[in-house]
Amino acid sequence: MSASTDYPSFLTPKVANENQSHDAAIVVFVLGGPGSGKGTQCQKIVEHFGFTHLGAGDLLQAEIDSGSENGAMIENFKKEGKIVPSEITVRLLQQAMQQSENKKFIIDGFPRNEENRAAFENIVGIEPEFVLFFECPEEVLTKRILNRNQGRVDDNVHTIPKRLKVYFEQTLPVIDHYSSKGKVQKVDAHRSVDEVFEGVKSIFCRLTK
Ligand SMILES: Nc1ncnc2c1ncn2[C@@H]1O[C@H](COP(=O)(O)OP(=O)(O)O)[C@@H](O)[C@H]1O
Ligand SMILES: Nc1ccn([C@@H]2O[C@H](COP(=O)(O)OP(=O)(O)O)[C@@H](O)[C@H]2O)c(=O)n1
Repeated sequence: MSASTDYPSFLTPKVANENQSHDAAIVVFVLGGPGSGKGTQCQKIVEHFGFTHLGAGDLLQAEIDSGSENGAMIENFKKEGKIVPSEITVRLLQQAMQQSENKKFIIDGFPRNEENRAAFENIVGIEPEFVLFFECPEEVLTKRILNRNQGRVDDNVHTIPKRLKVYFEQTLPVIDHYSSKGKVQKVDAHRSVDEVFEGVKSIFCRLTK
């Protein structure tokens, strides 16, 4: 696809390297603690702004559910709140991007550590247009996760502290990295779903219209 009129001028697609198969794709990363509302807000972004939502955790869960050879290993990482080796997650994201006819992606729950970030850069070769960051107090995250009621193997008092530790120690540095590049758009996620979306909407209207 050519870098033509499909995109607003500030979103001029980058051609990062010759392996890049999505040279016209637009990527927005969505980060925030577990339970900060990433998935909830991504659904709304899809409805309002025509992005395709790729949840890294959802893609990993689909691998577990499909009975793939990596499924049991991925499930163990999830149960312990650990981050799955990046090559697996990035390949799943890359496949989903290649299979999509859309070229606008919100990628949720990724990159969760520096290894994730480097693997995406090396394998997919796309820099995000910006990073949407949902900021939310730790005690609110815990309450929301315990109320989520989706039967997840990791939404329990054993795993939640481990996930939070990983978030503070490994994900916040990734957010700092993008912050230093002026790419982070922060939203106060400790408000109602609609109030949070008002904040999200103004960012997407400003940066993707
Ligand atoms: N702004 C909000 N206020 C209260 N509860 C919320 C809000 N956003 C999401 N939730 C609820 O909190 C839980 C976690 O939200 P979710 O979108 O799954 O978070 P994440 O994808 O970041 O883990 C869900 O049960 C969801 O319905
Ligand atoms: N980039 C990612 C995203 C999720 N995961 C795994 O999937 C789990 C759930 O992630 P998720 O994004 O679905 O959910 P939240 O923890 O954000 O609520 C994480 O705790 C990790 O075990 C991962 O290993 N790498």
